[in-house]
Amino acid sequence: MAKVLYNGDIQNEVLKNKKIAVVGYGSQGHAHALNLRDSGFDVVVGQRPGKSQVKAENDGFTVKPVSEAVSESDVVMILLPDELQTKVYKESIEPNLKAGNALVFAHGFNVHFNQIVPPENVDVFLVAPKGPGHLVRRTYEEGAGVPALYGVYQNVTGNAKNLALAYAKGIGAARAGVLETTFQEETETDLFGEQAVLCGGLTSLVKAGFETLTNAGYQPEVAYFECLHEMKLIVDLMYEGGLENMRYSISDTAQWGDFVSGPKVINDETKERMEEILAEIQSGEFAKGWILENQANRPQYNAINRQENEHLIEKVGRELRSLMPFVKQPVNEEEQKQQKDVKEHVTN
Ligand SMILES: NC(=O)C1=CN([C@@H]2O[C@H](COP(=O)(O)OP(=O)(O)OC[C@H]3O[C@@H](n4cnc5c(N)ncnc54)[C@H](OP(=O)(O)O)[C@@H]3O)[C@@H](O)[C@H]2O)C=CC1
Ligand SMILES: CC[C@](O)(C(C)=O)C(=O)O
Ligand SMILES: [Mg+2]
Ligand SMILES: [Mg+2]
Repeated sequence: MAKVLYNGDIQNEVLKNKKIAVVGYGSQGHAHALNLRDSGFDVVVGQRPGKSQVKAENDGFTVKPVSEAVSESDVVMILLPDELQTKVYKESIEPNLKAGNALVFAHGFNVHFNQIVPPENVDVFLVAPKGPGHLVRRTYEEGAGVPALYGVYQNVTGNAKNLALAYAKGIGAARAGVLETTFQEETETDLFGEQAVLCGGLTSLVKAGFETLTNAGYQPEVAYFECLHEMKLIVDLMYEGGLENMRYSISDTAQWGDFVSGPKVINDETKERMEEILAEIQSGEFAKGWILENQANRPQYNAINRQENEHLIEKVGRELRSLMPFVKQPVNEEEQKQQKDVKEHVTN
């Protein structure tokens, strides 16, 4: 069994006298900055002017241009979108790093695929939460946490591992479990998980079920409740107690259907596709495609995104959710409202 570390296993004094620059105040950035500050650490946010800068200021942070935040800090956590990191790193981060600083990532993509080559005189490690940033914050506020992986790429000061663990504890990850990895393992498993299971696999499964029912003439609202809304309720039971706990709560009829029909949907052919996806990640082919797609200003990404947002399941879902006030407001609407409040506050 791998060694999983929890709060009691980790000393965080090593980070207490350091200044931490959180560069980027998006999904992960806002969560790390707020959780670290609430854990008693000294945080400055590095942000370009714009909506995230306003949000960080509204949350009470000192916000500086990335170059300034980096030059006054000891630990620099890069929480910019993966596809923008190389440019910002070259222009504003690398020139301002000092010997003995720590350069930190939440995902190994750019280091593993050689888009960022760190200088030899700094510590380099990752602390990669295994969950969306908004949940890193929400669970922290609830007294819980999202697990994280840590991995050391370069240990110049001799302190890299302790700093990584202290950082992980600071964002609340050690409440749930912190596990050692490498940049290669984190990058490849994270990309695989999001493509084949958590995001790509799940959205394709949900849409395929919805389309099968609606094409057969069933009501879209029924198909939405069956294939999307109930997914969360089923997954919650798995989160709490694994497959066994979910199967304990469902009917025996459902469990028999699970046993005999599940393997017809996800079968050996699906596993072969998964292996192909993993091989493209390992060879760097996926990374190359994503880098080129960004260099071309995302023609495919934007077209597919538009199409997906217009899918019937999304239209029906928006209407049904508007009639379920207990369903939490989506994080993007929540953030838009906060920005509006900030603007109104500034103009009044
Ligand atoms: N999203 C997640 O839950 C997870 C993400 N990660 C990793 O965390 C990292 C950050 O991802 P994520 O949180 O999704 O990123 P987001 O897209 O949510 O946020 C990016 C932030 O960077 C800011 N930004 C963009 N360009 C610049 C720039 N030129 N200068 C300064 N700030 C800029 C944006 O601000 P603006 O408003 O100005 O655009 C925004 O605040 C990535 O490495 C990702 O792989 C790891 C685990 C989970
Ligand atoms: C599952 C997607 C993810 O890897 C994450 C939230 O962990 C990401 O890159 O956003
Ligand atoms: Mg992930
Ligand atoms: Mg990811």
